[in-house]
Amino acid sequence: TSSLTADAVIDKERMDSFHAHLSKSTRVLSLLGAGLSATSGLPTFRGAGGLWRTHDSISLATPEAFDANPGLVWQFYSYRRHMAMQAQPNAAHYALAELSRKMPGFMTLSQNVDGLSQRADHPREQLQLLHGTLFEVRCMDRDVCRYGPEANFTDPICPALAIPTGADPTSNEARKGISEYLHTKHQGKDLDISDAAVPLPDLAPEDLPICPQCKKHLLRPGVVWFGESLPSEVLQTVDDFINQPEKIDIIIVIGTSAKVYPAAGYIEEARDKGARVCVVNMDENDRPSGGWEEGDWFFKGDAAQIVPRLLE
Ligand SMILES: CC(C)NC(=O)[C@H](Cc1c[nH]c2ccccc12)NC(=O)[C@H](CCCC/N=C(/NCCC(=O)O)S[C@H]1O[C@H](COP(=O)(O)OP(=O)(O)OC[C@H]2O[C@@H](n3cnc4c(N)ncnc43)[C@H](O)[C@@H]2O)[C@@H](O)[C@H]1O)NC(=O)OCc1ccccc1
Repeated sequence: TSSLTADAVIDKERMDSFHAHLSKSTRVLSLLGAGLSATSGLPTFRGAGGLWRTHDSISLATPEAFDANPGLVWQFYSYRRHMAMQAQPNAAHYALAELSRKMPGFMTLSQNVDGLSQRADHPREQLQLLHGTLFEVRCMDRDVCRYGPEANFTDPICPALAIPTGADPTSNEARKGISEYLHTKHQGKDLDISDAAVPLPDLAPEDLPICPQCKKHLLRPGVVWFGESLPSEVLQTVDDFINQPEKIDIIIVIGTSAKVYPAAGYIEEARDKGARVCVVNMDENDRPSGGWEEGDWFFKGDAAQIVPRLLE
């Protein structure tokens, strides 16, 4: 052990005490955030200062933004669908799925809409998608048409949302308005449209995905926008799990800034049911706002590295 740094020693002690508690646990919750998928190459909400191009990501994820400029919001979501489809689940996604198979009383609450937990074969009945998924669509008209949610993995979901690729700047397929520099730099590859330097066309509603049922209204991504309530069946399932008479042993909070509600509120609800809190985060300042209590664990670092060790 002499070779182990002081940190590693403490880390080992904390890991051992966590393992001891997990081995005695039967009811465990996990709350997942964008940091879980960071190592899979997906930008977090806070990453890049919370901006997509020049827009505040949170303000783009609202019904108001979609009403004001559905083209821009669809470009935002089509980009994230494209990125998520290019990405692969990482070791943490698989470790969470594995623990679910081993522990019937393990329930995962995900804020992520990237579909990576599902692609890691996380048992569906033990995975609650609090904020929906990028890979479902439904009609904007929730009163009459009510089409969806329907699974949709088409990329691009319509031709106008195709991600521009860099081309030989002298060729006529080089998209106009994109600098020779960008074409040359990204020849044959996707242009990174999260970079405001890449011009994006203004899209008219008729260029966007139209509801196949009413053939009148636009389709929208199957995510929960700010100001919208979470899916009632998901809220019910989570409440039913939390409100069972037995105590909750642990809540594992992974890669989230825990600033969005009601998701972040589940940490305190679990604590009220006797749970000890275990946080895995790259940034020690991102501890749950409910404050720190004796017996809580904090593991600083990359979720893809730490979570498999935690759940082994
Ligand atoms: C901004 C916040 C203050 N606002 C809210 O919470 C609002 C308003 C509100 C409601 N109650 C409140 C109480 C108090 C204050 C505000 C409110 N909540 C809502 O609007 C909710 C809806 C909220 C859901 C919004 N949709 C999302 N996503 C889908 C769309 C989309 O994705 O586009 S939220 C979205 O943002 C959040 C981003 O947070 P994180 O995932 O944590 O990501 P972030 O980038 O912030 O942090 C990453 C973390 O990872 C760490 N990290 C990075 N790399 C790694 C690494 N490698 N390893 C480990 N960790 C790492 C970093 O250090 C960091 O800590 C996630 O929840 C994500 O899903 N709806 C609602 O309340 O409706 C009411 C209602 C009720 C009935 C009827 C009508 C209405």
